[in-house]
Amino acid sequence: MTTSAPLGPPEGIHVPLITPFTDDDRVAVDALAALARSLLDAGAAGLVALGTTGEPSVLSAAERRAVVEVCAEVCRERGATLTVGVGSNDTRGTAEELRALRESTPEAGFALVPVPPYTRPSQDGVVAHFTHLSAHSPVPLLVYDIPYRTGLALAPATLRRLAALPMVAGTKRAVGSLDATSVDLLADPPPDFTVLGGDDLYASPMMALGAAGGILASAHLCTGLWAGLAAAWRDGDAVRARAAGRLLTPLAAALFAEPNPAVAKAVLHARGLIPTPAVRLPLLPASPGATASALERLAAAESVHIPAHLG
Ligand SMILES: O=C(O)C1=N[C@H](C(=O)O)C[C@H](O)C1
Repeated sequence: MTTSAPLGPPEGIHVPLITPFTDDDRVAVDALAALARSLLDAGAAGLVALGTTGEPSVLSAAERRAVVEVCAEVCRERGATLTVGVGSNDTRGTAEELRALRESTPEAGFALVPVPPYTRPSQDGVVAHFTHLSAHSPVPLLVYDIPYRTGLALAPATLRRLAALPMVAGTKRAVGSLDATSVDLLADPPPDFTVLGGDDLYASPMMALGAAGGILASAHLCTGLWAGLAAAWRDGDAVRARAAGRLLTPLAAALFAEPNPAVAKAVLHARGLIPTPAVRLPLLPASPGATASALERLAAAESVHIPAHLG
């Protein structure tokens, strides 16, 4: 079995890329590549291809391959971490996808694998799912814990059992709050297990508690400030981190006022960074009001300079 090149744990800000579309509803590959380069140049530590934000469920297999190829090429060029969203509620099928990912994309440092959605297995079933994947995956895994999409919340003890699996490198925590499980996990983090914030609204408090960074759709905008936020919490510079968090949290709220990634795409389009604001059904385009509010929040965040001496 081929394994990936050894990589440090993921930390800092990783951007789950939107998938831009052309006027005639094709994937805008050149715009995706330019956006990916600009995000890494602005300070993102890595890219996530085919995260929720990339609308993978409405892309064809060929389109998904094209997106991963673009992201892999840009990460290779820039020496950045590539994470790829993989997986479903079919355990064996997910293991096959992970093997295929290693063959097709040697650049993939991590696979972002959701808790099996829809089926609602028991906690033991979730552990059995990831035990099988850990035994068969050549790519290190990040457990994508997102109960409001999967329909299943993980107990703290389950997360700790997952953390002990050899190929499980960490988790992206997107539980819709700063909850007791996050507090438990970050108060006594399992060894060699990275916790990343996955809910934009709670990213700053998660990092304050010790999360190593985040996978955040909002970081398509103000990427440098998001990277600065993660660095400030990492360095224990709470004054600077809070100053950045006060600007970024309202921006994140505005970007998530309607189902992600509609508002982010509308804002990127308004800024001339992607050719259309289009999302594919069943998502609907962002409303003019939500777009205007997010653009206002963005302008406000961009207008503030946080002096380097703060903190
Ligand atoms: O694409 C992702 O991965 C993300 N998903 C969350 C979601 O499901 O909405 C949000 C996060 O910003 C990134």
